[in-house]
Amino acid sequence: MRIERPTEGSAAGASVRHGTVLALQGVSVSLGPAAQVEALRGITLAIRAGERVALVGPNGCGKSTLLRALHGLLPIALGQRQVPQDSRIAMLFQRPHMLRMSVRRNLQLGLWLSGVPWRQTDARARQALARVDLAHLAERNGRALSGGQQQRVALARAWALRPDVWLLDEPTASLDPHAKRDVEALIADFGDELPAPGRLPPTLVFASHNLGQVKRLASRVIYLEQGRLLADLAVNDFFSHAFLEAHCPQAHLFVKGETA
Ligand SMILES: Nc1ncnc2c1ncn2[C@@H]1O[C@H](COP(=O)(O)OP(=O)(O)OP(=O)(O)O)[C@@H](O)[C@H]1O
Repeated sequence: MRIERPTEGSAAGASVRHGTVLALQGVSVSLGPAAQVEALRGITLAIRAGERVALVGPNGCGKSTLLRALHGLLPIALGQRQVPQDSRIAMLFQRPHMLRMSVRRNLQLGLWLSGVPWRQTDARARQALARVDLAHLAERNGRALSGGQQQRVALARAWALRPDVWLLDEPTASLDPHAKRDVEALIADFGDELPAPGRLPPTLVFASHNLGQVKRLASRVIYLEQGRLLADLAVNDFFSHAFLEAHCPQAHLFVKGETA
């Protein structure tokens, strides 16, 4: 395992449990020009290969920040992030960014920037577009696609690199119900893919405000409030009123409010 930012007093070089694809230990992150917003406070969690983890909680609780910290996109003020040396991590956002060029070129560029030789990018881009049923739009300008189509292209762009871990920040939040269903089905499908020889099963970590989607996609739910991890439960326990009320009254109130 590669251990990033070993902190004083921690066991630098310590290995995390076998099968763990991402781990945070006591991670705090502060944001803003003067680092005045404590967006994450003392987060400790380990995500194992093949898990489907939903991040839920009220607006501003830290879901996006946690995804970015898991990806390694944020400086961690305190604590450690641990990730296997050869791990391939993809991140998707609510609104994908398409360059003003053909869909195929958008994918080719993504592959090339990730180190794939240019001569291989065309075939791989076409294969990825076929995987998301968008082969017929390969020559269309990426910016001219609908939101749902753009999100499928973004999924194809990530899939083309065969990530081990998918980090998805409200991937269906800005889509209409039809596109939402398509994109959600694709995400579930990617989570079910058989790993290539020598790789671990794919892992999904996604932020969502849609508790129906959490029920459909997740095996485990992490509940955050004001940057703190208050509950980390199997999905059935999270949606059992009695269990949740006993283990995390704050999360129970949140679920009741969202489903009222
Ligand atoms: N660049 C920034 N500068 C200062 N504060 C920030 C910045 N980005 C986020 N924050 C603050 O950090 C906290 C966590 O934000 P974050 O976007 O992670 O929450 P979230 O749970 O994803 O919210 P939402 O559900 O609304 O998408 C919030 O208080 C937010 O206002």
